[in-house]
Amino acid sequence: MNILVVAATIQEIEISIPYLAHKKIPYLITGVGMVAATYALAKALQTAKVDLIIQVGIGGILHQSAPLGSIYRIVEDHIFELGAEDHEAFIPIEKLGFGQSLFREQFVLSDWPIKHIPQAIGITVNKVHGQEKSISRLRTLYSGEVVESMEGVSAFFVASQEKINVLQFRAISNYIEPRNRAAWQIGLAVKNLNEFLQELLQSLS
Ligand SMILES: O=C(O)c1cccc(C(=O)CC[C@H]2O[C@@H](n3cnc4c(=O)[nH]cnc43)[C@H](O)[C@@H]2O)c1
Repeated sequence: MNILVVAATIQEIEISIPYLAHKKIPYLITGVGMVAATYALAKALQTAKVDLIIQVGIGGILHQSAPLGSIYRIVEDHIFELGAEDHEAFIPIEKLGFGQSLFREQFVLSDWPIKHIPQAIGITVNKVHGQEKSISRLRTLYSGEVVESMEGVSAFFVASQEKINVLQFRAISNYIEPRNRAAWQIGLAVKNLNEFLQELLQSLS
């Protein structure tokens, strides 16, 4: 199986590069944001034969029940706020009749390791939530575990277009809360993400 590991920044998977090189598993650094990620991934797939995209990265979580550093498997991801404002209301792109904002994981794995990983819904944003008003609104929109990133949906979208398997995992670096950058634990999240990634790749090879 040809696997492509995808991350937004080199810092997120740097620890695993010797492992990836040893296993001859290619990786792609897309840049931050859904536009950059979509372009980079679509371009890479023009020349590489890929059976499974594994997108990994850090992210923020809405509910503070999970400890920072936890790993989540993102089973569906939404292009957040793709649609139109209608005064106080919001009309999603689906209702406007112009497309789709929700894309899903694509892969069947019967065994460990992903069975034991908690699942979450992903939202992909252009603007990281950081003020109480918009976060309160987010809470009214989603009741379950929600993990926010700036690229997640790109891998699901490109994979759906190309009919390729895709998985996404996020290590929680921060809570979605009024901006509190000092509380982010990027180092812990990156460490846990890479341990998990290597374990996952080990189990797939
Ligand atoms: O300092 C900031 O305000 C800031 C805002 C967004 C991202 C960063 C980064 O340093 C990391 C870039 C990377 O991290 C993902 N990420 C991490 N936490 C979140 C979040 O709460 N909401 C959205 N994205 C997040 C993101 O996918 C970026 O690729 C710093």
